[in-house]
Amino acid sequence: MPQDLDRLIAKSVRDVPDFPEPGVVFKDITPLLADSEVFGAVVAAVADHHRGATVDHVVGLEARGFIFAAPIALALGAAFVPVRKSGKLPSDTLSATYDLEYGTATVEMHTDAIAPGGRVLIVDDVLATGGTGRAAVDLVRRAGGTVVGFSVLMELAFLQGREKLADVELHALSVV
Ligand SMILES: O=P(O)(O)OC[C@H]1O[C@H](OP(=O)(O)OP(=O)(O)O)[C@H](O)[C@@H]1O
Ligand SMILES: Nc1ncnc2[nH]cnc12
Repeated sequence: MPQDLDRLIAKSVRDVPDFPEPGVVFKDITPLLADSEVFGAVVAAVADHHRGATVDHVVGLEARGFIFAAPIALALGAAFVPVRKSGKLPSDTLSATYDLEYGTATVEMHTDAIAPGGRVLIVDDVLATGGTGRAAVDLVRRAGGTVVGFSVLMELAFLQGREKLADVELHALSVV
């Protein structure tokens, strides 16, 4: 079944060359989101992978990570926590600045978002250079949480993001 899902994901994610800048091949997930069977299978596969572990919080990374993280949180009976681009969260925040495949960004999380010792699964759509993921892991740890896993729909292996996350259990449904 995982191999079938890998094939379905490959078929339903569209490559868009030179977006958002020349030289980047952008992985467009919108066709996958439009197919409720594949979208549902992705959510179920990530939730099933982590069902044995106690997950208290599922952290989603703005914006595309939210789309997957929220239903996965519901499926696991866990609290959904948003990590947002800077200036969007209204209360006290922790922040981290990082590089990604096409630029730099700052992300934030509410300081009180994670219960003390809370067990956290981080979810995003694409792992590219690993900058976003590294920032999210560091935010969760600074907030007092334990990262029990990091799940992505798709890992772009040639960008070696996995190397930045060597201290985390990384789970990719599809590797290209
Ligand atoms: O591994 P990295 O090199 O850090 O890249 C991966 C990140 O890049 C994309 O987000 P983006 O910042 O483009 O934001 P979006 O989800 O709002 O489109 C993607 O959704 C990941 O979060
Ligand atoms: N090539 C890519 N496609 C989609 N999202 C990305 N985030 C970083 N690099 C990306």
